[in-house]
Amino acid sequence: MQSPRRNAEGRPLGTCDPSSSGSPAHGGGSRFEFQSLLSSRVPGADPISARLRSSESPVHRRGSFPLAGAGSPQTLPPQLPEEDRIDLNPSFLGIALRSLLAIDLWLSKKLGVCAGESSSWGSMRPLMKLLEISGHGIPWLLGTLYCLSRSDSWAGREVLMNLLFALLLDLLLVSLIKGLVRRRRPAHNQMDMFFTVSVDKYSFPSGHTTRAALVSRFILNHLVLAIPLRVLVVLWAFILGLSRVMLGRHNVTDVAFGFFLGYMQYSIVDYCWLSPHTAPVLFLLWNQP
Ligand SMILES: CC(C)=CCC/C(C)=C/COP(=O)(O)O
Repeated sequence: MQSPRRNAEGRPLGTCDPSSSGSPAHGGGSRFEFQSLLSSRVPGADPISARLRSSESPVHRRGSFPLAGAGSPQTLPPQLPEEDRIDLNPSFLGIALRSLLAIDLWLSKKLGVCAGESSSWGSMRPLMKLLEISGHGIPWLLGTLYCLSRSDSWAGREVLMNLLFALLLDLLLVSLIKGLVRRRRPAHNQMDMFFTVSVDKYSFPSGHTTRAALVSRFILNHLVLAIPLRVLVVLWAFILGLSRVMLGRHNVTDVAFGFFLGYMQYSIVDYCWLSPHTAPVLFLLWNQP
C-alpha cells in the first residue's frame, strides 16, 4: 500500500492547517477571505472523510468542496470520486457573492495608490492622512462638546445635543457591525492610524465614511450655508470616503456600505430628534451650573 503524499512541511496532502490559513497576519489577507467565503472550513479534508461527509447531507457535500484550498495545490485533496464532483454545484448567489468579493479586492488593491510611501501616489499620503484626521471621531466629539459648553442659545444647544447623539450612535453601530463581521483590513494597509480602539483592526464598515455621510447630511439639514459651502461639505464626505481606499485602509465595499449606513443613521437621528419637549431631563441637566 502507498503511504499518503506529503507537502513540504511533511503534512499529508488534503489536510487543513489552521496556522497556514493565509490571514493578513500571515501575509495573505485576500486569500483568507476567499477561503472563508468558499468553504465552511471543514477540518480534515482528506478524501475518505470528504466522501463520508458527502454521503451524510447535501450541505456537507458542498462544505467539502475542494476549492477550500483554491490557489494552493499543496492543500488540494486528491481527485474526488465522479459522483461528488457532479454534486458540487454552488448556488447562483454564492457565485455572485464570490465574484463581487473578487472585484472588490482587485479594485481596492488597484485604488490603494497611497497605501505606502513607495506606492505610486505615495507623496499624497500626508494629505490623505490629514483628511483622515478631519473625519476622525475624537476631533468631532471634542469639537461638539466644546461648542455645547459655549453655546448660549436653546436652538444651538438642541442642534449640538443631537449632533453629539448622532456621533455616539455612529460609534456604537460601527463598533457593533465591525465586531460582528470581523473583516480584516486589506493586506496592503499600514496600521499607522491615529487613536484606534480594538474593533478598528476590522474594516467593515468604514467608520470615517459613516461619520462623513452622517455629519454632512446633518450639516446640510441644520446649518444655513451658501451653495459653494454646501458643495464643499458633500465633496469633503466623498473625498474622505475615497481616501480610505487610496490609503489602503479599506476595501471599496467597506466604504460603499459606510456611505449607506451613515446616510441611514441620520434618518434615525432625525426620527428620534431630541428637544426640550421630547427629552426635557437631558436639557435641564445640561443647564445645571
Ligand atoms: C475611538 C474613537 C472616538 C474613534 C475611533 C475612530 C476610528 C479610528 C475609526 C476607524 O475608522 P475606519 O473604520 O474608517 O478606519
